Amino acid sequence: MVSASPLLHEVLLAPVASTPHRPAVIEFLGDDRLRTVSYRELGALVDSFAASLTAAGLGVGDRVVLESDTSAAAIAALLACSSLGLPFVPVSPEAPDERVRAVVAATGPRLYLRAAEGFREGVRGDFGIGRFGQDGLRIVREPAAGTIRHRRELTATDTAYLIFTSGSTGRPKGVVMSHGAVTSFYRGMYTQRIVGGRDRVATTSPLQFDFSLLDIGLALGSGAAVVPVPRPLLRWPRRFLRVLRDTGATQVNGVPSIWRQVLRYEADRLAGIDTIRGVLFCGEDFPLPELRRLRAALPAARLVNCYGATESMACSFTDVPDPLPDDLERLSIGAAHPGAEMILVDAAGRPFLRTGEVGEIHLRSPALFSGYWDDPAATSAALVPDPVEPRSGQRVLRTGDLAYRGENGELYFTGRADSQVQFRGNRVELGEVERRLLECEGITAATVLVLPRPAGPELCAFVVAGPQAREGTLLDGLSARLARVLPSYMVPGELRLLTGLPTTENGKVDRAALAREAGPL
Ligand SMILES: Nc1ncnc2c1ncn2[C@@H]1O[C@H](COS(=O)(=O)NC(=O)C[C@H](N)c2cccc(Br)c2)[C@@H](O)[C@H]1O
Repeated sequence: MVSASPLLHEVLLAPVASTPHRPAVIEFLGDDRLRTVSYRELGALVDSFAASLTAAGLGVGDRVVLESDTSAAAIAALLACSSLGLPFVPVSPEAPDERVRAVVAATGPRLYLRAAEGFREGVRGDFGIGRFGQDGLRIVREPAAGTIRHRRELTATDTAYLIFTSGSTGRPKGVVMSHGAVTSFYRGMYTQRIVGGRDRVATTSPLQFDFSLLDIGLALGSGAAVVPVPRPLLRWPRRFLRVLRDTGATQVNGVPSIWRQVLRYEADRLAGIDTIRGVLFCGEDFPLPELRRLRAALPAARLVNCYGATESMACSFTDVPDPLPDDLERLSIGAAHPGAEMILVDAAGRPFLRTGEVGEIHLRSPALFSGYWDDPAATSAALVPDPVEPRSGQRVLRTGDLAYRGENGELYFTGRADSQVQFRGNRVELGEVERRLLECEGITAATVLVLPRPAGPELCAFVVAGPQAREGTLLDGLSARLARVLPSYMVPGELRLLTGLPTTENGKVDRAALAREAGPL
């Protein structure tokens, strides 16, 4: 059933021909109201939007900024762009003006498409402005005259989208993904048989995060339905679960943090939603105490740990062991999906390390990004010569992630190379300190930072307690317990108990916000 085409819209719209009546998108409108858009209706919306974009004079390669959350209309808009060879650049309605200004300045879009009324006052440019919704796409400000592009048809190497990653350091980088890269990732993902035509895939990531594009591709390429979870409801466990129940979601995808408050306050209500048969998570480690609670609430569900970087969408899908062994130290990230390969390379650049030896993950894959938009230096730092055969001209992605190989070849992620810090003359893997904190009774989430203090840098731990923990005494003795399993220089000098961890727009733990909150004592 999966289309062999290298073009994004042809893969995702294949069910229009084969199962036109099946639901493609099921929108939660609140108060028990749902809106279902069939594949036939989605296809018609794509054609209507594409006609408006063509009439506006846009040509292959013209960028289109797409400001919207995930919805049937937003999916139609990105597929319409895809069908015309217009690279779409998704940004969140939640994104601050200065971030949108940076994206617009970097990409020089011909058109700025919004789902919502009004416009961002702080974002100027000669781009056209369009508004789209269920009833069509309207150009409200004509785009400036564009350069003539003598292009006729699309190829696999044409750009499908640009995703700007906040990047752990420095200015946002535009990850350029071609049609061929995205569809070869999708084909690797479809081999995992995560969903079928009768599934309903709840998506919780913002459209600017490529995890949402995984969800949309997973659903539409499988003939299943996309269920966008309204982002404001994610903060209210009962409302989030209400959406899952009312829409009949069978698959729930999202970063680990979407489960934090649900598991803390509404684990029983989650357990009552028996339509959920799969959960896929990615982006960062899922704290094991919380994962155990998720498994307890959904014992029959298939839990998949998806590892990867935006520069290749993702690269591995690994089933969480069932049962989760009591002494499990960390989840495996398995092996790359068929068609890709993760290679470990040591500090000297030598590949294929011995079992247990930590190296940096290098990814060989047809799903690699084309490069960072307008940033050849950053591109050549990420797409490096193949460590196995440097003379071949072949490039692989240097991920910046550290891992070791287990007994039967599966990989274990141990942290980012840049989260290894030199602390009081010693190399400290912050993830290791976090992992030890999670082994302490009552702690369900932990983040450790090195923060400046008058007496010098200090290891600061921010922990979240489980619902049953006696918060008053939780921190007592915690340092003593850590001192039994960690060298003294790795025992945090500061411990703070929080009711939750701040997250970035993409849902990951927001370390910068913690550092600001912790501020100088
Ligand atoms: N499963 C894990 N366990 C632990 N650490 C993870 C996992 N997945 C990532 N990471 C970390 O996140 C980094 C990358 O960050 S990113 O570029 O913002 N992209 C992401 O997070 C999301 C990533 N594109 C992705 C993942 C799955 C599906 C899709 Br579609 C997209 C990786 O280099 C890792 O350091």
